[in-house]
Parts: sequence; C-alpha cells; structure tokens
Amino acid sequence: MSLVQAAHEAEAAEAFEDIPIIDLKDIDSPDPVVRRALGEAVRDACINVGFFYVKNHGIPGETIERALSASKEFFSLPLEKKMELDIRKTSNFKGYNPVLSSNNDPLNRGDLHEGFEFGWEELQARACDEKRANDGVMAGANVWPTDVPGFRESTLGYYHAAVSLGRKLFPLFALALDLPEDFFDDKTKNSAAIMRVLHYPPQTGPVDDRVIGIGAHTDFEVSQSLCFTILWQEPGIQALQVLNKQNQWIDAPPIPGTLVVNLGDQFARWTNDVFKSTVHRAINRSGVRRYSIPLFFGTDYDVKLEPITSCVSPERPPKYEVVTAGEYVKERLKATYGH
Ligand SMILES: O=C(O)CCC(=O)C(=O)O
Ligand SMILES: [Fe+2]
Repeated sequence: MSLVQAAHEAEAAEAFEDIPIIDLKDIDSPDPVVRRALGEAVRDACINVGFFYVKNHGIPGETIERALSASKEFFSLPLEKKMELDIRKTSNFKGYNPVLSSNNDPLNRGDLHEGFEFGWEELQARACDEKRANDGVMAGANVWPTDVPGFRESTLGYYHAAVSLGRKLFPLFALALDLPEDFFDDKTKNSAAIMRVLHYPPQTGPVDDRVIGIGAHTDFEVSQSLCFTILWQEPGIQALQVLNKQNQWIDAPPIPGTLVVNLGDQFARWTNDVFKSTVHRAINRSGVRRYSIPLFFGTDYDVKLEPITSCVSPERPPKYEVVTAGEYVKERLKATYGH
C-alpha cells in the first residue's frame, strides 16, 4: 500500500492503535531486508500513532543513571543558585527554567516542572565548535552549573549516546518514507539536538486542571526543525499521556528498558501529515518527584521542508507552504517561554 493510502486509511479509522514497541536489536543488520522490515514497523507507528517505544536501543543503563543522578542533584540546589543560569538571561534558550516559567498550553496557567536545557557540545570542550556555531537560532555556548561536580560530563554523556541513537533512526524513517536510507544524511550535518532534563514535583491535594506538569502540546522544538523526540522517562511513575482520536487521554507508561520516540510538528509538515505529530502532556500525581529527559532531534536549519514526494498525490495535495526549517521555531519558543 502506498504511504498516502496508508495515511488515508489511518485517518479514516475510528480507533487509535496502541503505542507499539519496536525492537532495535537488528538496526545494524547488514541485511537490507531486515532493515526494511524495521522501517515498515516505524512507518506503521508514524502513520497511526506518532509515538512508539524502542527497546534494545543501545544506551547503557549506567549512562542513563549518571545523567539522572546529576539532574537530581542539580534540581535540589537552592532556587537562587539555579536562577543564576536562568534561561531568560540567554538569547538562545540555554539554561534553567523554573517551575511555572514555561507554558505549553495557552489555556493553562503554566507548566509544573523545572528544566535545564542545552545543545550540542563536544565532550572534550573545544574553543571552536563548528557544529554548535552552525546551529541556527540555538547557536551559542551552553551554560553549566558549577555547584554539581560532573554535571556537564554526566548529562553530556547521555546526550551523545542519545544523539548516536537518533542518527541511527534517521535511515529507518527514510525507509519508512520509501526514500533511500541516506536521504537525511546531508540534511542533518549540523543538526545539533537539544536536550532537557526535567523535574516534575508531585502534585498533591486538589489539582487545578490548568496547572499540570507539562500542558497539552505537540513537539515543535528546537534547534531547527524537530523531526522527533527521544524521551527517557523515570521507571515506575505514570505521568505521560497521549491524546487519542476520540480526544481521550491514554497513558504512555514508562516501560523498563525502553525509550519513547515521538514525532514533531515539522516532520509532520515535511511528510504532508502522513507522519503524525500527536498531542501529549504529563501530569505527576504519583506523590513523588518525577524526572524525565527528552532530546529533540532536528535537521539543519537551512533545510527546505518541501513535501516529500512519496507523501503527495492528486488525492493528497501539499497542505503546507514550503518553509525553511529554522523559520518558525524561534516564534514558538518565544510563545512558550514568554520572552
Ligand atoms: O516529561 C515527559 O514525559 C514529556 C516531556 C515532553 O513532552 C516535552 O518536553 O516535550
Ligand atoms: Fe513533548
């Protein structure tokens, strides 16, 4: 079935498929048939749900643990210390954002989480980091806390592992779109992903529905054009929810050993909405603190998001005007952070 037909069928279906788990153990297989089968699983998930879990993703547990404990230590610093790195002091959206400083859903009062955000940087700091310099609206140095020893190394360690995973996913997305596996190679040369570490304090007592962990949103960030997000969520704590076709929130619980992958707005736009960017939110009513780590993966900022040919047909003409990937991102960031 063609991509366009599959998209029309998915859109006509009443029910919303479950979020599938895709096993990446064969992602490096030399056999193109095996890789194509993986691409097909990705295609189904992208067309039907816009979300999937990946297992056997290759990021060691210790790498995750180190990033998590550094994050916990950072968030436990006094607010004045964290505010020294206030994201609003930078022009490129790096640093700390306190509770209620962001608002993902204009109908809400603010997001009940605090976060710390950074972009590409070599583990061995370099005076001239070309990749970072070419990172469009996000270009510029990261800021790092000095009060948590090893914070930079631990969080960057996870960052680089997740970026490597993201690089391996692009060929699968290409296969899913009936494109050559290397289609994204020359479009993601400087695609410096942005990572956030997030802390959601527990919400106890009566919860004002307008103040939740992260308001209903689709992912649009960040560096340039958000293709997809790789999300680690803390095991054992249910918080993430996905809006289904009947406008009901369904849980996307953490599944041990997996990461969540969800598609972003600009990938949906690029694929003429064949791939879905699905509304989601997080509410932490567990009674304990919850941590998560999304990494937003984009293309180079000067890539033109012309509709991919396999996603266009006479029955599905292009829905969007062509823009470069970087064009609208900063506006969306301004709306979220209010500066
Ligand atoms: O914390 C989560 O589970 C979701 C985070 C998220 O959706 C985001 O940062 O865009
Ligand atoms: Fe999100």
